[in-house]
Amino acid sequence: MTTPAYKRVLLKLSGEALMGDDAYGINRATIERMVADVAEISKLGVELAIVIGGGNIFRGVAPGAQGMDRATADYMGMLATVMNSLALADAMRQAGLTARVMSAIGIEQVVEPYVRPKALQYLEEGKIVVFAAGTGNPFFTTDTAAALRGSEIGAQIVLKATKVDGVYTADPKKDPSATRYASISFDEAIAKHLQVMDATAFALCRDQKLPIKVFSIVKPGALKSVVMGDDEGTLVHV
Ligand SMILES: Nc1ncnc2c1ncn2[C@@H]1O[C@H](COP(=O)(O)OP(=O)(O)OP(=O)(O)O)[C@@H](O)[C@H]1O
Ligand SMILES: O=c1ccn([C@@H]2O[C@H](COP(=O)(O)O)[C@@H](O)[C@H]2O)c(=O)[nH]1
Repeated sequence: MTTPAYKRVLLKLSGEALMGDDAYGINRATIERMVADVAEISKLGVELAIVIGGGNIFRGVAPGAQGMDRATADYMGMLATVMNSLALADAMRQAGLTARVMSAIGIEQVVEPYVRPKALQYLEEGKIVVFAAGTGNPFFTTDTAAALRGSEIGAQIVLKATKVDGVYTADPKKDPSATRYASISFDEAIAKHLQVMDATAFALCRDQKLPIKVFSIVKPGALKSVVMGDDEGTLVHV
């Protein structure tokens, strides 16, 4: 019997990865695969909170938002994360998991509002909490929401599950000669302007001494390996 390395984690799931091979939206097989990974670690007894991005639907800084008022576009982006959160929670329900969605912006007819003590209660009860609508503020991202909520719930680590398998010297999708770090400090990641996460998220985690693990959501078994403390992805540390 193996023991997970963490009791409570904040998992940041890539919204963009939800598209799978589609051009837009939520790919059914992809979301089911993600949920199967989540179920595996939930069954290990790890308390799990999730933030999911919105890049598969809308980003305030995307070309499609050009010409729009930035704050308005960002609110649209936050609503996109609500849709992804609802889809994720529903897929988890179908897989036999109990999830609760909590929104940072008030849409009570759709999802319950984010209330920190309630979120902590759900986690203690073994429910999976999905934090929707990012931080609730424009000019931020869901990476920063993951850093913020991770800090608030006392997570031991933020797990950033994305389309690449770690932090590289440059964007590996644009520079094939880029090499992967096994680990890197927050200060170095910020100083080198590594774009895998935004600097606000890095700075908040650094100040809160909350490590981040960046790893591939596409690689089978990677999430479990990370939770078991195996050498997987890139650790970003103080
Ligand atoms: N130095 C780097 N190392 C690794 N990836 C990088 C780097 N610089 C840029 N990237 C890019 O950052 C992307 C991950 O961040 P991004 O926030 O865009 O996506 P995400 O979090 O997976 O999606 P979403 O915002 O929809 O949740 C990777 O797919 C990669 O192409
Ligand atoms: O706190 C937040 C979180 C998100 N947004 C907006 O939503 C989109 C989608 O989030 P991603 O992290 O890019 O997946 C983001 O581009 C912002 O437009 C926000 O304003 N505030």
